[in-house]
Amino acid sequence: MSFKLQPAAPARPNRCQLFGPGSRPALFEKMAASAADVINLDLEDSVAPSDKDAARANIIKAIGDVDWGSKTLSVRINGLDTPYWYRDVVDLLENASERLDQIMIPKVGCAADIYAVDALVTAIESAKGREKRIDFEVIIESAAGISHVEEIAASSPRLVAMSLGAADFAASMGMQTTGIGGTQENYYMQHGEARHYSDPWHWAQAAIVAACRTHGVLPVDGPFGDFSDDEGYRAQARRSATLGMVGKWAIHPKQIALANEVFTPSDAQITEAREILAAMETAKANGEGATVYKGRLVDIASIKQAEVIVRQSEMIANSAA
Ligand SMILES: CC(=O)SCCNC(=O)CCNC(=O)[C@H](O)C(C)(C)COP(=O)(O)OP(=O)(O)OC[C@H]1O[C@@H](n2cnc3c(N)ncnc32)[C@H](O)[C@@H]1OP(=O)(O)O
Ligand SMILES: O=CC(=O)O
Ligand SMILES: [Mg+2]
Repeated sequence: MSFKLQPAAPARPNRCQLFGPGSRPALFEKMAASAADVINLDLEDSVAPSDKDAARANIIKAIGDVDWGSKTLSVRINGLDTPYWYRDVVDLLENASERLDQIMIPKVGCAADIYAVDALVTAIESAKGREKRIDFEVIIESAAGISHVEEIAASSPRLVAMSLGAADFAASMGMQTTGIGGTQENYYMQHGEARHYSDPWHWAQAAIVAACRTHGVLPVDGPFGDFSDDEGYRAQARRSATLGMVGKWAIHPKQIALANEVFTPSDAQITEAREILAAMETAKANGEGATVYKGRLVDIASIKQAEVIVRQSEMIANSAA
């Protein structure tokens, strides 16, 4: 470990972020009653330009009226390249109840984007005497965003989570696909007669995880557009979890259970992690730094790996209690 210690990311469940358009208020109670950990009410790309004002009003009313339980409640504002974003921030911060936890800033391209929103939010919080500090989450979904991902992760103490937005990311990168996440038909290696599919999102996810883990931010996988493809969603989510992401978006209620399943450590994973910790306790008592568990090496680094899983499972269990 560097002399500069790695900060812990917020200890809160973030397995599934459920999205719903602000222009469909009939969905809000259903979203609140769902098993998602985070609710994202959307003012951005699921809302037509003609509906922006109505969507804002719907969301502000629902933040106060709906019982959101213990969920993290977030609103996705419009991008800083639009004429809508400042009004989103002003209206939300001036009028929404203190139940609002977070705003999501899409299409972030550099740390200065966060600085601009932070300045506006800070001024309104102070002017209105808001007691709860609003947190930020961002979407990395452009060439600029991924190029500046580390400075973005370090940009503000308000920043708690960062998602990969596969749809806009693909568009910004000029990727030849209309798919939102998942396997891409033309992204493969040919070996003899066999095709081996590869993961075009992997490098961006890995960059996001590294930036987030350096700065104590939660890395999250974004949307998977084909909500009829459960196995495709599972496979994408499993890859994300293996890389270090803590959760994934749901753009349809069908996807909530899938995300919760993948991002909750399984009983088998927890048992194995605890057995490794026990094996290392025995090793330590014998004056050894390394030992054998089920025919494989475990050493002091294995303790930290096992603790990731145990901590995650305990945090989820405690938040459900
Ligand atoms: C690339 C990006 O930016 S992704 C993020 C932005 N996108 C979004 O927010 C889109 C969110 N999702 C949606 O708007 C919708 O789910 C759609 C348009 C994909 C599908 O909507 P529908 O055609 O109504 O879906 P469907 O008929 O399958 O819904 C089944 C049930 O789930 C409900 N439902 C649908 N979407 C949601 C949701 N997001 N949250 C909660 N409940 C929902 C429906 O009301 C319906 O309930 P019912 O059984 O009580 O009647
Ligand atoms: O906003 C999300 C995306 O995939 O684009
Ligand atoms: Mg997007």
